[in-house]
Amino acid sequence: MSNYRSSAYEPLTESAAVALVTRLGLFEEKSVLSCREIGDGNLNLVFHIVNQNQNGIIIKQALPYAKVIGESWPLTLDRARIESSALLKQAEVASAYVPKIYYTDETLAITAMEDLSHLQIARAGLIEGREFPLLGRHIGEFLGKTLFYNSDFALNPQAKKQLVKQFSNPDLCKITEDFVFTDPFFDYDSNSFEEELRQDAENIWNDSHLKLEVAKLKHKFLTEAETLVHGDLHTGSIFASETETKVIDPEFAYYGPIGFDLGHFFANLLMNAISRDEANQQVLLDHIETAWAVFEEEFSKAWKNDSLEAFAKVDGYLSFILEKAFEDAIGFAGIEIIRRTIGLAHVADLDSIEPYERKIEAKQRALDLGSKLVKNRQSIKTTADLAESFKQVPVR
Ligand SMILES: Nc1ncnc2c1ncn2[C@@H]1O[C@H](COP(=O)(O)OP(=O)(O)O)[C@@H](O)[C@H]1O
Ligand SMILES: CSC[C@H]1O[C@H](OP(=O)(O)O)[C@H](O)[C@@H]1O
Repeated sequence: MSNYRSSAYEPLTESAAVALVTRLGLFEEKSVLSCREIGDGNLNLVFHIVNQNQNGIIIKQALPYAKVIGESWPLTLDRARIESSALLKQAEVASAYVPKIYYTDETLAITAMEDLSHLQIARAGLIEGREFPLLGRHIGEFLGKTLFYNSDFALNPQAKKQLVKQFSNPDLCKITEDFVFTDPFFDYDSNSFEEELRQDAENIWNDSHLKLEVAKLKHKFLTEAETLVHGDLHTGSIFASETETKVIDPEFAYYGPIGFDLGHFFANLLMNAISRDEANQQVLLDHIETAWAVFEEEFSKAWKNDSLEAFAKVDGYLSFILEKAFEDAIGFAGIEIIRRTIGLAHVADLDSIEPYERKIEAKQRALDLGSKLVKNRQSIKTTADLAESFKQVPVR
């Protein structure tokens, strides 16, 4: 991997992306290259460049604004540095679960990385009814390792604080603070939902118990620099197949609560489960159960073998950390479900439900589930409790 500084930023075109990979020698000489911009996310350009044998490379480039909104919403290019640095940090302890990085350029806000086109974005596959049998296991291992080894339990305090500085990500955190933790809980213009959900949205805006609990969880997001989190671990940020899982797009990475990524992963599986017939939901609940069990196992193994913390062997300390992470994860999951239902950025799992009446019922169920998880998180102690809470939220 090289890190080359060019003189000035400019957005790439498809032909400029081909010229760049040629100049960098990322393909063999005389390769015949073609390129397509395939970005379907909210923020960035993604170029897929292939040679005559269909071997590919991905060039991801940040724009100086949010792609989904346009130039009226300026956004820092520094997110490209955060994303490539996070992928490299994650690769130090969990290389099987992230794309390889070939090249970065901070000025051009570019990362060249492994082409994962042989895999499918997990959200798209789950909507088609695919099961991805190893998804929960792989995400549990990825999180157990990355969240432990970038925390104070594994790092000396100076090294950890250097990383907190390196991953200071105020602009992307502000997006989460606004569009995940704040706007959906108030009658703000940024929200977006079907008129049939207005009464449900108003119930949320008027629910002072819910809002107090959301405020506490937002405070955790703002203040608890426990470990390097991915920051946006939804199923659209995961490539998967029957045998492989790769986590992409950590541009929201920062030092935050251990339970944050777990909560987002749980939430996105639960929203997919809501979109399915009851008979096909269990596989999603099983992924949640496995992800937590493997996370707990990996985190505990690393704690026993590699903790630098003087108190690590004190009875009850590891359990305290794991219980806190689980409770936080349930709360963050509830918030993610609510914001994906009435906030700015939705998920296809719910939006693509047909017919329309079923979609509205599913979204009402999502809002009920989200509120319940936020408010009852202290009494949801296990993934079995979580599955039970899911099943007990009726379709209205
Ligand atoms: N390494 C990769 N290999 C193949 N396709 C990729 C890769 N990274 C991104 N993509 C494609 O580009 C899309 C958007 O990428 P993503 O990183 O999620 O962008 P954004 O930051 O804009 O959300 C993905 O949904 C996927 O289709
Ligand atoms: C306009 S930002 C909204 C939303 O988009 C991000 O997702 P992604 O980059 O994966 O498309 C993130 O979830 C933000 O909250």
